[in-house]
Amino acid sequence: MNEVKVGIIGATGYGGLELIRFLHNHPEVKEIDLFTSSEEGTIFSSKFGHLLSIHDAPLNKIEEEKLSGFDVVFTSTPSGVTSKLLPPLVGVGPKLIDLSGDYRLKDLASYEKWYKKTPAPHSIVQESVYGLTEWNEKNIQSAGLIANPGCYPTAVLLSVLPLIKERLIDPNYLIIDAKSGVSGAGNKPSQTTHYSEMNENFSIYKVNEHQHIPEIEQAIKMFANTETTITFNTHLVPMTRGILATSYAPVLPGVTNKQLNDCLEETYKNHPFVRLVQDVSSIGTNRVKGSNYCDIYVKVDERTNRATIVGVIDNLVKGAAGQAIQNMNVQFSLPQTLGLDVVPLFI
Ligand SMILES: NC(=O)C1=CN([C@@H]2O[C@H](COP(=O)(O)OP(=O)(O)OC[C@H]3O[C@@H](n4cnc5c(N)ncnc54)[C@H](OP(=O)(O)O)[C@@H]3O)[C@@H](O)[C@H]2O)C=CC1
Ligand SMILES: CC(=O)N[C@@H](CCC(=O)OP(=O)(O)O)C(=O)O
Repeated sequence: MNEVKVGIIGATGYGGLELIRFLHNHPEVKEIDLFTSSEEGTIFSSKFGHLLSIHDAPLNKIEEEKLSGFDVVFTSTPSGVTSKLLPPLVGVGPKLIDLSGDYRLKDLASYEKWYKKTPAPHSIVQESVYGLTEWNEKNIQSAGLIANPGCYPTAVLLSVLPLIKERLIDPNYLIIDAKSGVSGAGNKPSQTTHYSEMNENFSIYKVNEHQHIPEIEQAIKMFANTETTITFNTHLVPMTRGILATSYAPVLPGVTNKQLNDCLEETYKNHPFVRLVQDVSSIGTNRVKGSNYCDIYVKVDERTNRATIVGVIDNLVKGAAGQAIQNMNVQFSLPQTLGLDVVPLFI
């Protein structure tokens, strides 16, 4: 086929750069055009030298008429941008895949509360499809607008959803302790991500106020049919990429370690990007770095009757651009692994 024409808005950001890296190797993509809100005309490879002779075209101004001619448009912009940018493009041609949080929360009041921004139009938010690929493939196939999941929710949901859905753990006491590399905060410099303040430091942030809390709760309701309120906290680790999310929950009476592992194995046996790890020394951010894998490890503490459940991803790949391309593959009825079949960068 080799005919998908792709537009990327937010190409100069970290998520955008990862989209370019994978889409350039995608056998069905024939054209990639990049859009900017601030650097129209800049030759892309003069700004990003690693793309010299790979992407030498200039950045384009964001214009509705130009965008409507693409087969798919990815938006990788800060929250609060696509709520205004995308409505005119809905239903006019391109499939839309939004990497920001603007279309994930179905409850607009919740978006307003957690993001402190004006929500996107109600009807479009209701129409959008949550792009957690392994759990929503059927709806993604026919979606016009995909709300790509947040990075933390991807690591958390893939690891806990099967166990909640099969009633093996008690979601009422779910506590999630998550850590991320600094690229999760995007390319805009800030005090917290400044090298001299972030390096040799390990910090907690947005305590009990992280915008991914309602997203995780909504997805547990959507896919495991369970209402719950979670405790979820996030930490910044002085490394560039990677998320490791550790969840703790009581196992229900009589449930064994083997049952938890069997459940995960059974759920993901036909999903190439989710790997169940048996040996704890084999799970870590450098086992998935640069790849679209989500690695999962689970172990019951027989002393406390609680399960420790670990999910690991590269925040920029399975947590953003990789999952977005996986969703594009599903929308175009292509194999999910197309363009994404890379070996992690272990060292
Ligand atoms: N980093 C991560 O690990 C993850 C990020 N996300 C989400 O994905 C989105 C992108 O993240 P990330 O790439 O890290 O962010 P960055 O800050 O690195 O990049 C965002 C890009 O958006 C563009 N932009 C900024 N303002 C506007 C605007 N008003 N209109 C159009 N474009 C604009 C900018 O490009 P230009 O100036 O050229 O227009 C900028 O380079 C965010 O919503 C983020 O929360 C989701 C999962 C993981
Ligand atoms: C390390 C770091 O700062 N990570 C960011 C992830 C941002 C993100 O992905 O935000 P949305 O998905 O909600 O758009 C954070 O914790 O806010």
